Amino acid sequence: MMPTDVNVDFDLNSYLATKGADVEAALDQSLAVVYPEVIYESMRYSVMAGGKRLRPILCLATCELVGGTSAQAMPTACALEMVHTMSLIHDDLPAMDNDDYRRGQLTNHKVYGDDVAILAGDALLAYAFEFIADRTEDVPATAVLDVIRRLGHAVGAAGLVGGQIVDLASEGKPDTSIETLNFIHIHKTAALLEVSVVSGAVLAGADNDTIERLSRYAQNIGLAFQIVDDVLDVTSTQEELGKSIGKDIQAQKATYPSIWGLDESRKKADDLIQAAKEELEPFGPLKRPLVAIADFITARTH
Ligand code: DMA
Ligand SMILES: C=C(C)CCOP(=O)(O)OP(=O)(O)O
Ligand SMILES: [Mg+2]
Ligand SMILES: [Mg+2]
Repeated sequence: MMPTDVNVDFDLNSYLATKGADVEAALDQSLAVVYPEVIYESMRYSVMAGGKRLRPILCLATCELVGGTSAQAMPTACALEMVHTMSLIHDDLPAMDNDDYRRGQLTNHKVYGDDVAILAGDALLAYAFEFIADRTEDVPATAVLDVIRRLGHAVGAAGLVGGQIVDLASEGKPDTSIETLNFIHIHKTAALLEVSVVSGAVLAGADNDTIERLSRYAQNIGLAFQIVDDVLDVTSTQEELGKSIGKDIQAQKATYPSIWGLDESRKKADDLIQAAKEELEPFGPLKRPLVAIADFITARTH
């Protein structure tokens, strides 16, 4: 077991604020508005809408943990946020979850229309890969290629898209099994969080054992993240979350809270966070952001 006081003097809020500001500035720089303006405006509308920037920050933190620099990981960090934003724009479309609010503002299709929102997602997805290949510096080409391969795997049918497909198929089926529910969470949510962590390590030249350890850390926080997301869908407010709540019950979706209740779901999430932190045991003081982010997953209210 890891001593619980390892992080007492680590201030996660100021870490998230500092790293988040770096990511914010890099994202702002990454997307200029040129002809045909509407597509760039629509892409910028959702990318620059705030958000916790958790995936990019995880990538930067892991790169530094393994001996790399923030600069080596920044293009990939931005690409991860572009992919995440694409998934939110598409997830919110009328043909998917049909949501009107995201990150405290109207969803992309509510402002630009379904047609432009679909294309903004497509454009962000494509640009993410271009951005990694074009902007990454001081990293061997083999490592950059490995990151591109891993991101493609995490976001396609073997990852996020596969999870979304099974998620959609489980609507109106409150008797969905826990195995299916785990499949959904691991694919639609944990896969992108996992590649966020692992890509930082790959860019810094980590060995296979380190990559596998960090991958287990990330899968555990990823599953916990989605359990907490489903708990918050029941317990939080639209104001706090920045998106509509009560959607899972409305869509008659099986969730951890619907199967196990709120308390047991929170306990499962806590157990996963504990397991995640145990994977970090061999690392030195640079692991502190990852420890604190793991704790933040279950403590978060938005
Ligand atoms: C969103 O899952 C998943 C992806 C891949 C965007 P969700 O619909 O459960 O999340 P939210 O409640 O944020 O819409
Ligand atoms: C994968 C899911 C459940 C979508 C929400 O992700 P976040 O809660 O990280 O959303 P932002 O902070 O990036 O808006
Ligand atoms: Mg959804
Ligand atoms: Mg949704």
